Amino acid sequence: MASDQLVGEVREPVRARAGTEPVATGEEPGRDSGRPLRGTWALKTGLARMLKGGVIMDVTTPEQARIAEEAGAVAVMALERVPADIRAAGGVARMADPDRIRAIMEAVTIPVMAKCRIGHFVEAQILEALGVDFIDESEVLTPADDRFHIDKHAFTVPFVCGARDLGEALRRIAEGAAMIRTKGEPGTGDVAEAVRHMRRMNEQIRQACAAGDEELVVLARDLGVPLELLQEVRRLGRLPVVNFAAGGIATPADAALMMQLGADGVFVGSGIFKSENPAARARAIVEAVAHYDDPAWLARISGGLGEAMAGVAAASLAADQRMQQRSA
Ligand SMILES: O=C(CO)[C@H](O)[C@H](O)COP(=O)(O)O
Repeated sequence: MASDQLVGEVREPVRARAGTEPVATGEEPGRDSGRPLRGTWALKTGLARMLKGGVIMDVTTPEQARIAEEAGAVAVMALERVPADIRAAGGVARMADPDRIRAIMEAVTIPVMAKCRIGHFVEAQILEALGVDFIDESEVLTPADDRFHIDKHAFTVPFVCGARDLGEALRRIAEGAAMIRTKGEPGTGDVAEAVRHMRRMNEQIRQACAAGDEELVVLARDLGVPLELLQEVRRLGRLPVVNFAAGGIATPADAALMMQLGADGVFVGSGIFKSENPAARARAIVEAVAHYDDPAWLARISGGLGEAMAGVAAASLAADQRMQQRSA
């Protein structure tokens, strides 16, 4: 596929080639051979687009995964501990035990995502071998490499990555991320950082849209991103892949806030399974994302959910406790 060819609503980035071409099967796959295409940029970004308008829930057990599916989650994220518990436990946070991930995959019919450490391409290889539907190269786990993110083009499975601003988002997309999530501050139950990141992203996208050709060259240099991707943002008026909100979403109102700020959907981890009534809260958050611009609906579904997670103000965290700063 030519690098400038349109794939749905987005162009394929120049580097989205090696490893994302159709899997070699001895004959050329595709329409003529009748064999399915796998691992193309179109499929990776298309799967992410299918999740738009939905809620992706962190789960640590098959039971939690079933609660998430019954509540209407569009996907689950399998991990060892939700971010609030990762904070509390301290130590090194790694990819979940493959047996735990397999058990979660067997428990539900919706897509299953799983996290690997930033730069830990072997954890990613293992997750791909397990057959997960998406890999999250996540700052919630302890980074394995302080310089390099994973070359995500080298994988058939699609990746989601966190970003605090347009520069981070486009660098991750250049590396092959098919989906972005604003980072927020995971495990706090405080939505303020998720808001900050979404607003910053929106502001920088508006700046790119208003820029002339020469200005865009300078903006690409300042953000440290490929000019071609920034041109794509200007053409589309948005990121070239879906952008969910994450990190600190704890109530239906938080979820609706992020949707009104322009998120394509939300990730919720600690906010559900560290609350008093996870099943009810999970259902309400799904409802809130579906009806994010209907205050009367939000008022109706926000009551009687029991205690929200206790949480901690993100602004009170010391720099070394801020997961969002673990990569750029
Ligand atoms: O990396 C993530 C999404 O993939 C986190 O699991 C997500 O940000 C959850 O954070 P929180 O526990 O604050 O909801």
